[in-house]
Amino acid sequence: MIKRRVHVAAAAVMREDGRVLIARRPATADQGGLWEFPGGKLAPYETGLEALKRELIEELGIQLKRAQPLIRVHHEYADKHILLDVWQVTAYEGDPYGREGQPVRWVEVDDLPNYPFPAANLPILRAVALPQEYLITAEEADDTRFLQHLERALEKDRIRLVQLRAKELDADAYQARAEAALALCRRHGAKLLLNADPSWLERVDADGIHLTSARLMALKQRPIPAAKWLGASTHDAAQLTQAGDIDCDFVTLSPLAPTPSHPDAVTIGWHDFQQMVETAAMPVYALGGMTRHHANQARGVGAQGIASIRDFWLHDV
Ligand SMILES: Nc1nc2c([nH]c(=O)n2[C@@H]2O[C@H](COP(=O)(O)OP(=O)(O)OP(=O)(O)O)[C@@H](O)[C@H]2O)c(=O)[nH]1
Ligand SMILES: [Mg+2]
Repeated sequence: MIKRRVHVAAAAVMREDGRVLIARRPATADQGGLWEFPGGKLAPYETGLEALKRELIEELGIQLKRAQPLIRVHHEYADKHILLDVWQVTAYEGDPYGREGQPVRWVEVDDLPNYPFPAANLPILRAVALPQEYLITAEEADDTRFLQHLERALEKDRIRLVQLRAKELDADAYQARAEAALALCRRHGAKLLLNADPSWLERVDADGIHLTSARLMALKQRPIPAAKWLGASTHDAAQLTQAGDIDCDFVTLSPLAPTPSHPDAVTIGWHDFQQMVETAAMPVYALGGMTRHHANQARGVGAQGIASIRDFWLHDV
């Protein structure tokens, strides 16, 4: 049987308080009774954005004013291959309501896992809950200076996702730093992931683990519960596939571009990066030579956003 290919545009409509709008599919529809992001199939000759505009009028009675690509998800259902082309909608006119009689609800992004969605939606739920910027901490021997840098990034840059990478510290020093960093992140509503063996979550109750590519490749299954975040560093297609197989929530893919620290490294480049992201089963942060100025370009090629040490860390504090 040749499967139908279905291209769908869908919207994560975001409110200023950070809540996202979801709708329930009619009981009689395909995937009836499940929650979804409003949207629908592209009509012939429509672009994704044109379809999105039309569907938001038809289904919610709102006029789209600003949207950014969020994630593209390919999923094989038994009867069809579906491409969900998901946009983050941050400005619109009108007051959304279920124009086709469907229930709609504004929910906290961290509450999304409590709603039943179609199987294809898992990467979307992750993308909606993750920020556009991912800070990786730099090496820093001095704890006070470390915390000053982190606090600056949380306050001034409004960073909400942090990876504690401190390969220079021994276990006791790492634990002390992780506890201090966690307290600071909690005060700012940011999540802290430990770049460490997954068993570290038993010592420090951080928000999750970031796997090195070596740890990633050595695993047979997801090492931590679904309630914790699992990120991984990837550099090629095999590692991206493995990250999908062990159910990582997101990955970094690097090096995209040259960095001052590795000027001669072989880089992936934007073209190949886009191709690799298209096949990924989870949100992908662009890493390597990235600054906030690249965030829109990264979104444009399918990335969740950018990850960086340099851009968020190397300031005078
Ligand atoms: N809109 C939307 N569709 C989704 C999501 N997840 C998901 O698997 N789908 C699937 O994508 C397809 C979208 O079709 P749809 O029923 O919204 O299409 P439509 O608005 O054009 O409706 P119509 O064909 O009934 O007029 C369905 O097969 C649906 O199950 C989602 O989050 N939002
Ligand atoms: Mg629809």
